[in-house]
Amino acid sequence: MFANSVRQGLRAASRQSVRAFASAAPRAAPRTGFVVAGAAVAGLAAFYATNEVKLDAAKKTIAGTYKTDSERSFVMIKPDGVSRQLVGKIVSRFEERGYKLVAIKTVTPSEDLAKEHYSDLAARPFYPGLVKYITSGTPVVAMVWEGKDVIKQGRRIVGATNPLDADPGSVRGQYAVSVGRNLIHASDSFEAATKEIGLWFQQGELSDYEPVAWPWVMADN
Ligand SMILES: Nc1ncnc2c1ncn2[C@@H]1O[C@H](COP(=O)(O)OP(=O)(O)OP(=O)(O)O)[C@@H](O)[C@H]1O
Repeated sequence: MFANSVRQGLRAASRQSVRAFASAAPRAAPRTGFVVAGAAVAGLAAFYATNEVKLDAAKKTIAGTYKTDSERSFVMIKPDGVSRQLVGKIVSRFEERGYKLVAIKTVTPSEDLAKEHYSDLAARPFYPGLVKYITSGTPVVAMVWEGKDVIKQGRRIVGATNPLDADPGSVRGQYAVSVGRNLIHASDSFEAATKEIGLWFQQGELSDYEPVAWPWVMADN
């Protein structure tokens, strides 16, 4: 009975996720789902994660198919990363890990684009400053990277939001000091990747090719 009601709550959270994704606010979806699961019972986050993976595994979007070699993440070197001339070092991290560069371009974001990208943070006190920072006039480098677990691994390469908490081996942990100037963004979920790649790129800007080492990097056995 209890387990059933928890499962129903989780299914409702998943449905809410899909609805939120459809209404272009996907970054909020996993958090909403997590809150519902967390409220239901501590420790069931893992169950929710499994549930979410099953839900997403069937979906193919502009971010590829979740949990396959075609999974894609949107990664953006923010204006401070460009201004500090860290682009090459950051690109190398993803390349050397074995991920495939599917698209890359510089963009000087408009206010509308920055606001849409960070729409889930609109109510946060730092939001105006965040939009001002992203629209400073210095370009960002917008990229799409592809490969197995690139969303989760990408977040590890990037490091925790606050550089104070970031692993010293991560980009933020090695090069950043302030949460307000943390150099880089990477999608934090499949829904976010789908929204963000669609927001920053046209389908025709995304390349389809196989790097020579691809089977050596992606094979499981
Ligand atoms: N307390 C804060 N003060 C100033 N800026 C902040 C603060 N918290 C977050 N930010 C900025 O907002 C961005 C988005 O915050 P979010 O909580 O989504 O973290 P994140 O997912 O690690 O970052 P990003 O979306 O840029 O990858 C952060 O990367 C940072 O630039």
